[in-house]
Formats: sequence, C-alpha cells, structure tokens
Amino acid sequence: MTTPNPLTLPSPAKLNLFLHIVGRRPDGYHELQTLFQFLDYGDDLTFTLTTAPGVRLENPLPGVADEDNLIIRAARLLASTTPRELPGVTIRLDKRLPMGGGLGGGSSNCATTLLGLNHLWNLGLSIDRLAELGLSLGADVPVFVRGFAAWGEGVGEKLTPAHPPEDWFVVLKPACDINTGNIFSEQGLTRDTPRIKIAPAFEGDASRYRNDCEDVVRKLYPEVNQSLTWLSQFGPARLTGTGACIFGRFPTESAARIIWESKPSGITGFVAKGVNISPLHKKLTELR
Ligand SMILES: C[C@](O)(CO)[C@H](O)COP(=O)(O)OP(=O)(O)OC[C@H]1O[C@@H](n2ccc(N)nc2=O)[C@H](O)[C@@H]1O
Ligand SMILES: Nc1ncnc2c1ncn2[C@@H]1O[C@H](COP(=O)(O)OP(=O)(O)OP(=O)(O)O)[C@@H](O)[C@H]1O
Repeated sequence: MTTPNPLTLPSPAKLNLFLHIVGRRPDGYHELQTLFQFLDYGDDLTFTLTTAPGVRLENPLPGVADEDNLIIRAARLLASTTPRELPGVTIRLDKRLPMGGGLGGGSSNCATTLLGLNHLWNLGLSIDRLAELGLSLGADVPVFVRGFAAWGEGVGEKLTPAHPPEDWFVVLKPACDINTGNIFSEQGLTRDTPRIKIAPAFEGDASRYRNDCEDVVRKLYPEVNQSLTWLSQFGPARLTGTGACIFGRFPTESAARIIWESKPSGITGFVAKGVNISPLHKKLTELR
C-alpha cells in the first residue's frame, strides 16, 4: 500500500496493570517490575511531508515549549542519525490523553514520531535502535516503540511479551496533575518490594499485585484517594504509573459503561479496551 500524505497514526495510552519498585540505581532512577498493556484509546499524530525542510509542530501544546515537546525532540534526534538531507515535515497533534496522567501520553507521542518518521523518511532503523533512541528521551518510550504488552523491568526498558486478558477499563482522571519526578523523589515511597518471578506468558489477573506509588499519591492528592475509594466499590482499582489516572477492569464494555455512567460529577476520563498489540503497530503493518 502506498503511504498517504498526510499520514495519521495513533498514539495510544498505556496502563501499568501493577507497578512494583524493587530498588534504586546509583543514578537515582528507580528499578521497577511492572506489567504494561495498551489501550485502544489515545492521541493522533498527523504527519505531512513538505518540500520546505525542517520539523514543525502545527499546534503547540499549552505549557510545553516546542523544543521540549517530545514530538519535536524525537524528530530531531531521528534526523541526527543520518547525514542525508530529509524532506521537511509538519506534525499535528490531536491530544486526548491527559498530561501528567500516568497514561504515558508524551512517551507515546515520542514513539509514534520515531516510528512514523522512520517509515516516512525511509531511514530503515531497526526497532532495537528506535527503542534505544527512545529510552534516551524517557523511560516509558521503549514499550511504545516495541508495541507489545509486556513485563517491564529495569526502568521499564527490559521488556518480555505478556498476554494479560484484553478486558475493558474505566479510566478516571481526578482533578489534579502529578509530576512523575516528584513522586519518585518522595521520602515515604516504598522502594524495597521483593522481586517477583515474572511469568512470560502471563494470562492471569494482575490486580493481585499493587502499585507501590499508591500510598504516597493517596496521601498527597485527596482527589486520587477519593476516586480510588469510589472505584474500588466495584472491584480492584489501581493507579497507573505515578498517577493521577486510576482504572478499574471489567469483562465487558457494557459492564464498564454502567460504572462510567454512575461516576461522581466533576471527574473526567474514558472507557477503553485493553489491547496487547499497540494500535500504532497495527496501523503500520497495514501500510507495509
Ligand atoms: C512511572 C512510569 O510511568 C511507569 O511506567 C515510568 O517509569 C515513568 O516514565 P517517564 O514518564 O518516561 O519518566 P522519565 O521522563 O524518564 O522520568 C521522569 C523523572 O522520574 C524519575 N524516575 C523515572 C523513572 C524511574 N524508573 N525512576 C525514576 O526515578 C526521574 O527523576 C526522572 O527524572
Ligand atoms: N507531546 C507531549 N505530550 C504530552 N506531554 C509532553 C509532550 N512533550 C513533552 N511533554 C511533557 O511531559 C510531561 C509528562 O506528560 P505525559 O502525558 O507523558 O505524562 P504521564 O502520562 O504522567 O507520563 P508517564 O506515565 O510516562 O509518567 C508533560 O507534563 C509535559 O511537560
């Protein structure tokens, strides 16, 4: 199939179905054990190749300077890997994922840019190389580059494919933004959860494991505490990443929608399906 110009690619959310902090590296980064799954919900990025050189963002993100935007940083990093003169590109971001929500929106935008421009610029970089470039921009980027649900170890870059059930989720965004770095620097954070043995073909219920950031986040953010208490009435509810979003798992879309409709007023969020192959990779496969 010929690649359309403009080309729109999905930039999905991830959930951390559980998140254990098992240690701390000498550079201060935390060693994790986590289970990543994608959602069939997220942002869209539209790439338009142009004859004028350079990388431009059509719609800047409020509060994020273009040179800090992970889309621009990913595009520039990719361009620096080749001496070739590349076509210019204009990128439009249709943002749906809340920022600072623990859904990995910025990291996902970064990965969609790396994979999208590798394709459009015909760079031929391997997934391993793209994951390595991505890791230099953020700990959550490699899982979005690789595109399969996975056990994550290290800082989340050592990935082993996993197959959690593709259930439905109610994702709630309490009315607060949480900075990942701030949570990881909290004194009271649990950092010594014993390592568990990862089961490569995991197909079970991850809710028997916890999110180690939850106690600290509940204490610092009463909005998250209240939302978790509310959603827990219907089954296990968890924080994703360092929050602020929380999620509950349901076997069917209709079961999830019933709970969604009854949520307290003032809380935003969405209902989405968990998927073990990233919608980005599905779309790129169609283009090959
Ligand atoms: C919490 C997770 O979302 C779980 O998937 C990720 O580990 C966070 O990944 P991310 O948002 O890509 O995080 P980064 O942008 O790499 O890191 C933000 C800051 O959080 C802290 N940080 C992050 C990841 C990690 N494993 N240990 C840390 O201590 C570092 O101070 C870092 O400067
Ligand atoms: N394209 C982008 N989209 C969103 N945030 C971006 C982007 N580029 C840079 N950022 C910065 O990254 C920060 C974290 O945004 P993001 O949406 O990835 O949070 P998050 O979901 O909590 O991430 P994670 O789960 O990886 O910790 C934002 O507050 C913003 O300053």
